[in-house]
Amino acid sequence: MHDNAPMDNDLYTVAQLRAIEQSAYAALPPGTLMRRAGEAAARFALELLGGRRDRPVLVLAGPGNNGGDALELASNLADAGIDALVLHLPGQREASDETASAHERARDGTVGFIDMLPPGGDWGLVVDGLFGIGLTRALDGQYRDLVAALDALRCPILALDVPSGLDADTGAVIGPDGIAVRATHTISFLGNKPGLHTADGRDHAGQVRVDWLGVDPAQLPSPAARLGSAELFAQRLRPRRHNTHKGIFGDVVVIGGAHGMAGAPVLAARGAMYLGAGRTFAALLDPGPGYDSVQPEIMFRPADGFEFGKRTLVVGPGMGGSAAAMRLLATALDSDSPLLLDADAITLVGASPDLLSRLAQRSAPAVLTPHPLEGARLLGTTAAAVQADRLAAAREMALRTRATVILKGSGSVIAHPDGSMVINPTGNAGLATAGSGDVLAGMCGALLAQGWPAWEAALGAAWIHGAAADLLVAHGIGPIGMTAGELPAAARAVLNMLVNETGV
Ligand SMILES: NC(=O)C1=CN([C@@H]2O[C@H](COP(=O)(O)OP(=O)(O)OC[C@H]3O[C@@H](n4cnc5c(N)ncnc54)[C@H](OP(=O)(O)O)[C@@H]3O)[C@@H](O)[C@H]2O)[C@@H](O)CC1
Ligand SMILES: [K+]
Repeated sequence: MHDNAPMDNDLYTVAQLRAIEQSAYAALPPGTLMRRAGEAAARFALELLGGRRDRPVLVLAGPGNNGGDALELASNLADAGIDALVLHLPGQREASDETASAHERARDGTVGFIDMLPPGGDWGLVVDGLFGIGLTRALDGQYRDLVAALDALRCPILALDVPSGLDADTGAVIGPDGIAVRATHTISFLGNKPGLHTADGRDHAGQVRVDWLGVDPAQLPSPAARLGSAELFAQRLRPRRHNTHKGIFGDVVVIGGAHGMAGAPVLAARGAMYLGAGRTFAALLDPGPGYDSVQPEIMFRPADGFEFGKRTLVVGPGMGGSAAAMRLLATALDSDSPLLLDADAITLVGASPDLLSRLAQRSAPAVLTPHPLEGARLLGTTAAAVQADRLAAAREMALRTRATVILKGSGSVIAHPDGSMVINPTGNAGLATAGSGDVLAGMCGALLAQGWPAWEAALGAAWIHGAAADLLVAHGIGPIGMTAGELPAAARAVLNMLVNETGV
């Protein structure tokens, strides 16, 4: 069993990793880091092989030092009695000294070398050592063909450092029309990387293990971002006292529900209620349902003329872009209430410099929960540009709005106006369903209403929302066919579990 160390959650950019690599490299005898990388990768490979040690292992080795790591690993596997076959694709440039000696060691040992991928090979494991953090452009030619051929294989694939073809900083497959290895496992050297956990990263990296290759933790720079965990909001997880009443846990008012869109605020209100808001209101723009027959505890009111007071406001679900919607949003922005903006409210802020400046000038807590297209509207760009660098986009949104931002999508990025960033590690494809964002908005509103600061409310809501989806999948409910309406009760179970485990 491999337990993650706390520093494994620290995420470093390629520029930072190069600096870590250089200072470690200078302090050690030549070839030490690559040897350590080859040993750590071989240990992981043997674990993954388990009882299938009689099967051959295919090792793909590219032109750079990532290929050197792969050659070291192949020699180590061969020394352990494994049938290790290397497909080596050197480039035009001369290999580094370490890679050249790794090549020599493999040649001198019992590693087998092959020239092409044999059809239908029955591999115990495939190791991807084509490219690491030195990848500079999209894979083409023989590299592309090889990576495409891996998709037909049905065995574990271990990527060394980064799945080849993936940008380690952003998690985008390097394109245009790019291709990247779809690994089941990745061993990340000298620190963890943001690109393994967001955008295409989760689909391509699989399970990530970090190996520090023996570097001194005291020498590490402060990370560019962190991977989320329940520890980041554990301080807020308090068991409820017996002698309490609903007035203590705050009111959430969901403002939205234009004509024909009442479902969105209802889902948000359920999310708020199940995460413990004292009272939950649905303030609808247009005449809609008088009550929720599934959850009659939610109080329905017309938004027009409703006294928001200091209640926590969740603005945007199904709100539309009418003049009335804009007026309500302006009132909400000018209030002292904790505020969550979702969906149409974000689009409206993106279209109005006046609303944006009201948002940026607020002193009460504010959280925004854009999906990539809403984020693009806020930044005046395209969803593709947001997805090409989700961390940069989320940070820019937080800076411009002076609010905490949850940029939704695989590996949601949570950005603080001070530049701090966290990538949420929980959740699954079941969340890509209508209404799941509405539930998240309501959940975050409930945490704000209970006095959580914006940053911890955002971290907590994103983590619990994803963990709720993971819990449903563990019970066979999804990812295919998971519905947003199933999330609130699962989220409640997750929150209570966390409080029981960690609450003080
Ligand atoms: N140094 C150390 O001590 C340690 C290093 N470590 C390991 O080294 C890895 C980084 O090594 P690296 O810098 O050699 O980069 P890597 O990713 O192997 O590839 C670069 C080569 O690929 C080429 N190339 C790029 N893109 C291409 C494309 N699309 N298609 C074709 N070619 C392309 C590029 O050539 P060029 O761009 O100049 O044409 C260059 O030749 C790191 O991820 C980790 O695994 C660890 O063991 C720790 C110790
Ligand atoms: K790789």
